[in-house]
Amino acid sequence: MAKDTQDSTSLPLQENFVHDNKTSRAIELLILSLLSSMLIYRVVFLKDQNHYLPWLLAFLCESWFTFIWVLGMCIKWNQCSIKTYPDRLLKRANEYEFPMIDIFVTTADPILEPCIITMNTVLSLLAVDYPTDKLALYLSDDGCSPVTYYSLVETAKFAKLWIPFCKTYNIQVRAPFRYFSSNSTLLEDDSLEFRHEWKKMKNEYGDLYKKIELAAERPFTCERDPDFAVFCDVQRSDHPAIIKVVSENTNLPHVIYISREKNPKHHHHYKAGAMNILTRVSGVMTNAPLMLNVDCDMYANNPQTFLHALCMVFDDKNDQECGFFQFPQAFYDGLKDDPFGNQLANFYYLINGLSAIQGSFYGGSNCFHRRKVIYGLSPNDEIKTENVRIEDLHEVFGKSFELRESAAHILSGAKLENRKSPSSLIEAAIHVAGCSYEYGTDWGKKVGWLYGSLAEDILTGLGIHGRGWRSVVCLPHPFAFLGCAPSTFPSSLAQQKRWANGLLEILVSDKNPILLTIKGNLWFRQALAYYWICLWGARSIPELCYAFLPAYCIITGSHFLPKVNDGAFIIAMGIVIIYNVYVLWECKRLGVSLRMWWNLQTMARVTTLTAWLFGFLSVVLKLMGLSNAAFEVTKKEHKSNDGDDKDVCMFTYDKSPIIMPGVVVLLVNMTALVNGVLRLLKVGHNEIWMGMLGLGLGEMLCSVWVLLCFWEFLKGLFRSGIYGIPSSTIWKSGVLALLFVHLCRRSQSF
Ligand SMILES: O=c1ccn([C@@H]2O[C@H](COP(=O)(O)OP(=O)(O)O[C@H]3O[C@H](CO)[C@@H](O)[C@H](O)[C@H]3O)[C@@H](O)[C@H]2O)c(=O)[nH]1
Ligand SMILES: [Mn+2]
Repeated sequence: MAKDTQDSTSLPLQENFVHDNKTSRAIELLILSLLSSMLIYRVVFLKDQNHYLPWLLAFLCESWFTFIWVLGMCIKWNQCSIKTYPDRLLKRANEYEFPMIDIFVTTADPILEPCIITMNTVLSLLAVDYPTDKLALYLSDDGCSPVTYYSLVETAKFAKLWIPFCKTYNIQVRAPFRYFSSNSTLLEDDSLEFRHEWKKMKNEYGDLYKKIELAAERPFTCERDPDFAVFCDVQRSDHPAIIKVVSENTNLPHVIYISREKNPKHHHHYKAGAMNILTRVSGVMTNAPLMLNVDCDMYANNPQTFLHALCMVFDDKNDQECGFFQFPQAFYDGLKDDPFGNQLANFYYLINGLSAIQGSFYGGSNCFHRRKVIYGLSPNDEIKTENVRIEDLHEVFGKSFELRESAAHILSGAKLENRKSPSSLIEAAIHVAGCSYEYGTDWGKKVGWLYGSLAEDILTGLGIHGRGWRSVVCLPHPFAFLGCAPSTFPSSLAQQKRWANGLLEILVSDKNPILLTIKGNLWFRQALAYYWICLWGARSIPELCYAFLPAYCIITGSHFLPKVNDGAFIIAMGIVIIYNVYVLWECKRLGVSLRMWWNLQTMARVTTLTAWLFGFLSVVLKLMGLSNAAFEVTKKEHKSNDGDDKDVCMFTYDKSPIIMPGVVVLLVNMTALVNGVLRLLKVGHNEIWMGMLGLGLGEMLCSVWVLLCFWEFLKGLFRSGIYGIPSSTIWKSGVLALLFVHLCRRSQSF
């Protein structure tokens, strides 16, 4: 009742909800105490062991697992989330008070990232519920492709029909390929007028689709149109900057195409480089105080997303503003039960945990940044207009006068005056899009997206948290953005490898979380959270070791686990059982199926021993100065959703060595199990139980567990074609496995 009488303008735009987390904490503490008991037990009984090696290795690995467990507990200890109220915002604020927002979309390759996907993302963003004259959309094309530019021009034409259609009929999904997908049809009670418009729109979109597909199919002839002449004879890695204003001053947001200058002599820093060009070009052209960045495959799924973001921007819950506002990733057309374990379903608890510390990580996409934060300001910096001297900004922002002038406005928080139209600023924009512009400036070091890691997102977010900013994450219903998860096993591995590599690079950079806590303003618990994620690649080493241990013990007749008749066996079993039931319970609460839980569990092991291990190794190679990994763009697939296709969920393999460690682990454990079973057969019937005890039931069970985790690989050994592991990989892995078994036998004699 009280609420109704309350003045609607005084209601908060966002509310924070603290979730009860007592049960989880109790279980996590229980697991921690079991892990600690195990470690103590190992220390106490070390002297009783015949074989020190496995015992010691197990102790080291388990210490590591305990450490990671503690980090995870620290993140998840407090749980909270926020809810935003766009309707209250609309009552409270007038549209003309809304800030301008610059939208950045990045694409890098028209083949791996089909234009039609990118253009749907663009359309969904152009059509959001927000005043169109307050928006500018910048598309960065690292592929320097005339097809992408052509598609954008055609898309802007279609947008002039699409935006009014969406807004008039309040369409919910504003990416046409989803809206017109097979399961959306007209309803009985739709008005005649709507039916007519719907059909018209569907046809128009069909035409756009055909145009884009046709343009992508054959070689593009740039000569016939002067507008495309700049694309003649350009190479994607060596060309001048191309900036084109596709649309301005119409009832459409500004639409601008950018292909930054590239030259093989200059490092382009992949996505981080592209983001910095976008920041500078938009700084010169529109200079909005808020910037949203979206990967080319992440379409806006909720038209109110920008209003949700404004709720967070206008009504920061703390006495201090937030640096960035993240919407979590979700995926469309995700494969059933997540066979490759890459849909991040179980990240929910981590996100809510981070919300109770300094705020969620920056995930690289679907995130609103304050421009002043990207420009390097700290929360308490107060800069007066009269104190900012444009000349002094030279070393930070570079030579361009237009950029420095606009940056001065942002830094001092001055109101924006009437600006020139984007097309009159193309020359200035081309200047800041040059590949040598950044030399001798702070771009990539203190300002903009930071260089030095393939996970530029986490690194940039860490830099922002390190200056003391908080961040927030918002989970509206329906999901704000939906994107593509890698849809094949090899592409999923490539992505995981890049992440593991990039994350570990952060720890060896000067942005080490613990240093930022000591010297900067990163919260201690947030630093622990950053360690948890940045150590992904490093986890592969103890896990690899632990996957070999049971096999080693069976082959050599030694032990790394307590024997069945030993009381401590209960501890080991307790850890395994309680942990798995706990994760299952966590998944169940999120509505995740049993099958998906199993896939997540086993794929976590597979990914760690393959992709993360390679990510780890490539950081080692980089440290030794031997090689530097490149950003491999993930392939985006535009699937037609005609029923569930069983084949797409099947594992496919290529010749890449990345799966080899997994195959070796599998072969070694298979050998050990055969070995163990043969030995059991030799002992008499009445001694079988004694035999089991002698062999070590724990070790046998562990080996079976490894086998179950690598079950898909086991099937791959016997399949042919793309569904089978290539025979060359099997042979090489077989040799390595034999070598391992041989070494085990040798070490037995010590
Ligand atoms: O040289 C490059 C390479 C990539 N991209 C763009 O970067 C985005 C992300 O690339 P993608 O291959 O889709 O990588 P994902 O693994 O799916 O991306 C996740 O991980 C990246 C860091 O590894 C983050 O940058 C992303 O935002 C995050 O979604 C795409 O829009 C690309 O077009 C560029 O613009 N230039
Ligand atoms: Mn992606």
